[in-house]
Amino acid sequence: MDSRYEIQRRAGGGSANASPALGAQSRRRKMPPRPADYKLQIIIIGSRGVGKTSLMERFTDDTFCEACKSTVGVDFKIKTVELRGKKIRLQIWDTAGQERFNSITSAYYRGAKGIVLVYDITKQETFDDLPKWMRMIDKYASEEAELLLVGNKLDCETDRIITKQTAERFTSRISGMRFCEASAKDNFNVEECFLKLVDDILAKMPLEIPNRKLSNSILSLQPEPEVPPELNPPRMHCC
Ligand SMILES: Nc1nc2c(ncn2[C@@H]2O[C@H](COP(=O)(O)OP(=O)(O)OP(=O)(O)O)[C@@H](O)[C@H]2O)c(=O)[nH]1
Repeated sequence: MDSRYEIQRRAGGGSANASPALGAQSRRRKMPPRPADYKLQIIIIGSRGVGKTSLMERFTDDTFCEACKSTVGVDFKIKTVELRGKKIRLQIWDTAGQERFNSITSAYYRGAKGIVLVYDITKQETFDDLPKWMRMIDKYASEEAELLLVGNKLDCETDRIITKQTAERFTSRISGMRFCEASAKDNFNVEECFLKLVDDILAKMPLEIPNRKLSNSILSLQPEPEVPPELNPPRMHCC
């Protein structure tokens, strides 16, 4: 027998003489990855240019683009995280900030378990737009969705217009909304903000869900069908 053939067979682990360690290694390699315990959808909204895409890319790929193109419609990325001993597959939807895309982006609110509302701490108009985004949430999102307000571009502290206190006052008028400041550019507080939101979502979920029931929260990659606006009670309290 050709001796090269003999060596190849052994290296493949098929021979009875193959080392047990090698056999175990190849068995390990064939093990499929543990499936996610939860699959959650998170949507990022906010005015044009506040850094929605940049926050998503920093969180999912740890990258930053100085001159990104404005988002057209919606885009998404996947990231798997481990929290509370569970494996969670996040589908993160990045939406266009331009108003002309609202009819497209609004269809993605319904399935979101978490909503990240972003403004730019150096641009007053992006903060003034927040009530408009809250009306979109009230109209299209699930009442159960967790809300996170993010003041982005913290690296531009010298150009800051919106103080932390102003944003905290705004947040305190919305039940259950969290607030944080971050910089997608400097990678400051981005992961922490997203993970806190996911943790809040998990905290609200039943501790053990049978696998069959989980499929209800598994997201198809298709957008949710557009649904007629529901009359959710507004989340924003009047002062
Ligand atoms: N200095 C600074 N610039 C940022 C930061 N995040 C985003 N930018 C810049 O702001 C600009 C807009 O960023 P995008 O991430 O495209 O903003 P967007 O909200 O997705 O914009 P639309 O898709 O148009 O709605 C880009 O030039 C980014 O490089 C940040 O944390 N700091």
